[in-house]
Amino acid sequence: MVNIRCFSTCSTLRRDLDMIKTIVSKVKVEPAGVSKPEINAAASTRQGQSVKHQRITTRPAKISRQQKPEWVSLNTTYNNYFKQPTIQDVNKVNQFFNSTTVTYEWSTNEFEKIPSELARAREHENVNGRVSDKLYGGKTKIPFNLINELPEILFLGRSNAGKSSILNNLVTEFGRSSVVEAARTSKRAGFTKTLNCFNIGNKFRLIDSPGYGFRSTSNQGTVTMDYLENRKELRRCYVLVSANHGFTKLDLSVMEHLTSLGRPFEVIFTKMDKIRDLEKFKMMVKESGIQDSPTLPRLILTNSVSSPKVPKRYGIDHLRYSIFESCGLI
Ligand SMILES: Nc1nc2c(ncn2[C@@H]2O[C@H](COP(=O)(O)OP(=O)(O)OP(=O)(O)O)[C@@H](O)[C@H]2O)c(=O)[nH]1
Ligand SMILES: [Mg+2]
Repeated sequence: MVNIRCFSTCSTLRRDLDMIKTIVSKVKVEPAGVSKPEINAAASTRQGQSVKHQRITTRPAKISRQQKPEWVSLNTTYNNYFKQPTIQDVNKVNQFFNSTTVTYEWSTNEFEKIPSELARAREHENVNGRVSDKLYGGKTKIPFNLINELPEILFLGRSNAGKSSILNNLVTEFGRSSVVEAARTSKRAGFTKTLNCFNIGNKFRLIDSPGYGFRSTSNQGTVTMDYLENRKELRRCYVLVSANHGFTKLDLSVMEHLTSLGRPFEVIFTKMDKIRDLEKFKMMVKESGIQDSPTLPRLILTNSVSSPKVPKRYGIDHLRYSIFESCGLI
């Protein structure tokens, strides 16, 4: 019985196997679970992806958001004579700038009209027994918040060097793709025509100045020079130089003048995102002799504008720290 049953089972099995073979030979083998149209759809998606991919790879290489441009490390290399900020310092400074209030206070093309200079002149008149009714602008008293003494930082530089942009960049949170428009900027050189003052969180003031050189006027030069020579609140000047142009004769004579006035200054290279040949840039810095200058300014490299090529703004934390240090806030 056992044998018969076994035979019968074996013959059934063989028959079944033969049947399966016949079926399989007639049916085209397709991947399990994928019907034809889906395969086509998937193939066309893959095709689309590869076209897209090809298109990306043929564009100029972009720097990913994580990958820093090579020049960023020069901010450390060029300034290793100075005390490097600790992580806590950097965090403290960034926290302040990212959340601070920026208040536009005044603009002037005459040094004597700066509110606190007006107040000083009035005080002087009072001391000398002359009548003063403490008027400001002919009508009101000078508001205290415009004359309280706060340290001041001045941005100097050629027209179009990026002075107004760096001020905006400073008070813009890192993550933001567009900068805060505290100071107005323009592609047109000679845009800022007066000294403009911004109160930063009631800790210090940033002063934007009209550019020297192209499209500047002698009146604009006079107000800046008067400010440099007489302003007692001025703590530090930053001379902005477009990295792609390098130092001009005017930049060099401004720095000489600052040295002769005993005004401490640092140099900011702006528009680093425009540098194609970093070795050429380094050569320009070396040949300028700035690193051998007796005043030994810091060299801060920045880009205030982000682009697909340089998707982040760099160098600004170095500038923020330097400002805090010069105002005695750290
Ligand atoms: N690519 C690039 N462009 C920048 C950078 N900084 C400023 N710019 C551009 O340069 C132009 C001039 O910038 P401003 O900040 O107005 O320059 P400024 O020194 O204040 O110029 P004036 O007020 O005319 O003296 C604007 O079009 C800015 O967008 C930068 O780091 N990279
Ligand atoms: Mg400007």
